[in-house]
Amino acid sequence: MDTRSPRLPGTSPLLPAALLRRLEAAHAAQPLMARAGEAAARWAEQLRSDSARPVLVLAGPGNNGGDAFVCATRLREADIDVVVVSRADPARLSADAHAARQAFLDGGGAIAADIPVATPWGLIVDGLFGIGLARDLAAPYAAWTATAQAQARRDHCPILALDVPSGLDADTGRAWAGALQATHTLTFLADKPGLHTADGPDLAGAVRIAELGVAATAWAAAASGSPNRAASTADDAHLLPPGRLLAPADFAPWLKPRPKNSHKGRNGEAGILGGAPGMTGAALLAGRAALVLGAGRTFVGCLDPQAPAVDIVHPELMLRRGEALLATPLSALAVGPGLGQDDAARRDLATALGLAVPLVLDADALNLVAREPQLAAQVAARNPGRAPTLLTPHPAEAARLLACDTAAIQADRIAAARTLAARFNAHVALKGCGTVLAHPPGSDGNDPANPDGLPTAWAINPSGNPGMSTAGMGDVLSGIVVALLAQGWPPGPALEAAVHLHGAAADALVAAGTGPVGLTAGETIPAARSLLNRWVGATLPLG
Ligand SMILES: NC(=O)C1=CN([C@@H]2O[C@H](COP(=O)(O)OP(=O)(O)OC[C@H]3O[C@@H](n4cnc5c(N)ncnc54)[C@H](O)[C@@H]3O)[C@@H](O)[C@H]2O)[C@@H](O)CC1
Ligand SMILES: [K+]
Repeated sequence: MDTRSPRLPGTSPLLPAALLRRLEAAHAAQPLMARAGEAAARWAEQLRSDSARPVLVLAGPGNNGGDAFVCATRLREADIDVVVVSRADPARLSADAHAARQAFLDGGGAIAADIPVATPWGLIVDGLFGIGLARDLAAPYAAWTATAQAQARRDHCPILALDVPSGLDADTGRAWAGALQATHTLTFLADKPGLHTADGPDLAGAVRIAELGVAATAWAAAASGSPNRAASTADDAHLLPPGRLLAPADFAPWLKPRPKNSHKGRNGEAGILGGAPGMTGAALLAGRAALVLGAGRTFVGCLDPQAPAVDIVHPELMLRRGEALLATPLSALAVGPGLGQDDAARRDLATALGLAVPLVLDADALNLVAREPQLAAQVAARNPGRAPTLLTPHPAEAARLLACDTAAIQADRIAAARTLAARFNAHVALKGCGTVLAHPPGSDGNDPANPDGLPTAWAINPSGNPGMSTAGMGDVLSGIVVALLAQGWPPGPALEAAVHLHGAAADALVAAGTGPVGLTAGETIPAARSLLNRWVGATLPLG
C-alpha cells in the first residue's frame, strides 16, 4: 500500500487567522503589504467591466485598508482612474498601512469620506476588513457595504475583495451583519477555511491565492513553532491546526484499478439498515448507491415488514428483513437511511454498534444516538481500528448530538466536526455548504491530538451545489461511503472520497443542465460512478 499520509495538509492548506499572523510575523522583513496591493491591482485591471469607468476602492482602518491603498496607488500608476473612500485615522494606522496611505497621497491621490452616489463604477475593490474583523460591521462601514453592493448591481460591475470579503469571519465562514458579497476574492499568503464553508462560498465568489513570495510550505514552520514565531501563550493549546481543501489528490492512493483477476468476493459485502414503514425508499437509494459504486454484493435490510422483496430497478440488490441483515457477514454497514426511531430501530442499532465492521451512522441512527446516552457510549467505545465509526450528520443532527442549536453548529462548523470526532472517536462529515471532515486522533495515520484533545486532521470539501439540498441525497452519500468501505478503503479516505465524489457528481450534472433546480438524489448515483471510474483511470500511474 502507498504509505503517503493523506492526512497532512498538502497542496491546499487552509490556515486559520492565528497561524496567518504567525506567518506574517515570521516574514515581517518582507514587503508583504506592497506585494498584496500589487497582486490586487493586477487582478483588478483584468476584472474591470468597463475600462472607461473609475474603480471604487474602499479602504478600512487596519492593514486590509493598507493593502487597498497600495492597490489604488498601483492602479493610478497604470493610468486607471480610482476613487478611494476611507475614514481611517492616520494616527491609528500601523506603520505599513500609514506608509501605504501616505504614498497614495504623495502620488497625487485623493481620499473621499463617503461613496459618491452618481459615479458608475467599472469595479469595486473591498479593502475594508480582512482577518482582523470579529464583530458586526460598525458605522460607517455597514452603510458603505450596503451602498457598494447596490451600486455594483446598478453598474453590473464586479466586486473584488482583498483577503476576505469584509464581514466574513476568515476562520469559520460566518457572516457578520453588514458583510459584503464579493464576486472575486484575492486571498493573501494562504487559503482560509472561512472562504469555503458556511456563508464563505456565497460571499467570496471566485477565490485566488496570492502567496506574496512566502513559500506554500512555510505555514508548517509557523504551525509547529519556528524560531521567528511569537512566543507561545496558553491560548496556543486551542489554536485551530491547519486543514486541507479537499481534492482527489488527497485520496488518490486508494483510487486503484481492479486487478484483471477480480471476483465479487474481492469487492466486499455492503449492508444498509433502515427502511422503516413509509421510508423504504431511503434504504433502497442507499443500497443502489452502494451497488453502483462498486460493492461486490449489497444487502438492504428494511424494518418495514411490508417492504418489497425485490428492487425491480436493481434486482442485483439482496433485500431482507433488518434482523436477517444483521446476521449476514458484512464488510461494512450503514445504519440510518429511513431507519425511524421506534423500539425495533433502537434494538437493531444497538446490535449493529456491537458488530466488528466499519459502520456508517446517518439520519435516525444519529438521532437515536443523540437521544440515548447508552447508545452514545456504545459508539464512543467502538474499536477505531477493527470497527471504525463514520458519522454523516447534517447541521440539525449535529446539534442534537452536541445538545446545542443548529445556529451554534453553523457559527463554527469546523469546531463542531472536530468535537464530534473527538467525542465519538469517529470520522465525521458535517454536511452542508462546504462539508467539514474531521478524523479522530491516531486514525489512518499519525495525526496526534491537538493539545486541547480535538483532532488535528480536518478538511473542507469544495465540491457540491445547492441542488443537493433535496431529499435522499444523504442516503446516497451513505451508500457511496459504505461501497468504498466494503471495497477495502480505510475509513478516513473513504469518507473524504465519497463526500468529494458525490459533490463533484452533482456539479457535473448541474454543468450539463440537470439542476440545480430539480436535481434528484437518484441521478447523482450513475454520475458518481462515471466520475469514480474516470478518477481511477486518471491515476493509473499511481496504482
Ligand atoms: N500584517 C501583515 O504582514 C499583512 C497583512 N495584510 C492584511 O492585513 C489584514 C489584517 O489586518 P488587521 O489585523 O489590521 O485587520 P483588518 O484590517 O482586517 O481590520 C482591523 C481593524 O478594523 C477594526 N475593526 C475590526 N472589526 C471592526 C468592525 N466590525 N467595525 C469597525 N472596525 C472594526 C479594528 O479595530 C482594526 O482597526 C489582512 O487581512 C490582510 O489584508 C496583508 O497586507 C499581508 C501582510
Ligand atoms: K476585505
